[in-house]
Amino acid sequence: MEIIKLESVSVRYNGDSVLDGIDLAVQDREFLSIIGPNGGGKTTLIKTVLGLVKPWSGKVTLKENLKIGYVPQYTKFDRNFPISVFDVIISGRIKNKIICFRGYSKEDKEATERVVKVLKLEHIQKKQIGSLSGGQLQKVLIGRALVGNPEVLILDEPTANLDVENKREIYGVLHDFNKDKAVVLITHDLEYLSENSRDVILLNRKIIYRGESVNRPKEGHNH
Ligand SMILES: Nc1ncnc2c1ncn2[C@@H]1O[C@H](COP(=O)(O)OP(=O)(O)OP(=O)(O)O)[C@@H](O)[C@H]1O
Repeated sequence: MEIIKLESVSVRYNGDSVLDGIDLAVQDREFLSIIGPNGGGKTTLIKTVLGLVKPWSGKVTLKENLKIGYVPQYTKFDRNFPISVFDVIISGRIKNKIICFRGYSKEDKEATERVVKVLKLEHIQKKQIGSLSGGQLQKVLIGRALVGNPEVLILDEPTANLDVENKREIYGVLHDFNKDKAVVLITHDLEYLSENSRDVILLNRKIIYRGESVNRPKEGHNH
């Protein structure tokens, strides 16, 4: 089933064309990677899907009530804010709610504890985010996206500047999530793509190339 669909989507910033005539569909359980040069519009494309950027023309359609987990570029995340790992992750469940002085609900706490366990963050859950390594912070941001139980995870360069061990761990988490849900990943890890023969688009203002994996889930095929 199609969960995200872009039809002839064009985006301009101050009159400059950043995306031009993008046609793209993402299926449930797909693992779509987006590669391309810096400034080619990758982040703009996902921001358009998220509704953070308005297309100049064209149409974005999402499956009704689609729950998206968004993981922004962690390298741009402000670590100076004094907040603990547990609080960052739980914040993925309590958007738009006032939590001051009330404490967290039992459900929110339990969901957060589950994610902390899955991502093996127990030993750092009380730490302030300012003291984390890049790999740890990245996992925390993935946790924040996962805790709302999304149907698709959209990640913007989650492995940038990480060492091989951390990269492997993060790809492991994405693989597990992808067993029954979709992943859209902006990446520069070409070696990972070649090892895994994923669906991939090469984006430079337009979709220059689209390659499809042999493992691509078929429409209407349920597990
Ligand atoms: N809010 C904005 N206002 C004006 N121009 C912008 C804005 N955001 C991005 N741009 C410009 O749009 C172009 C595409 O940027 P975008 O961040 O989408 O590319 P990208 O492919 O994600 O690049 P990178 O790999 O460097 O993250 C760039 O030239 C960028 O400078």
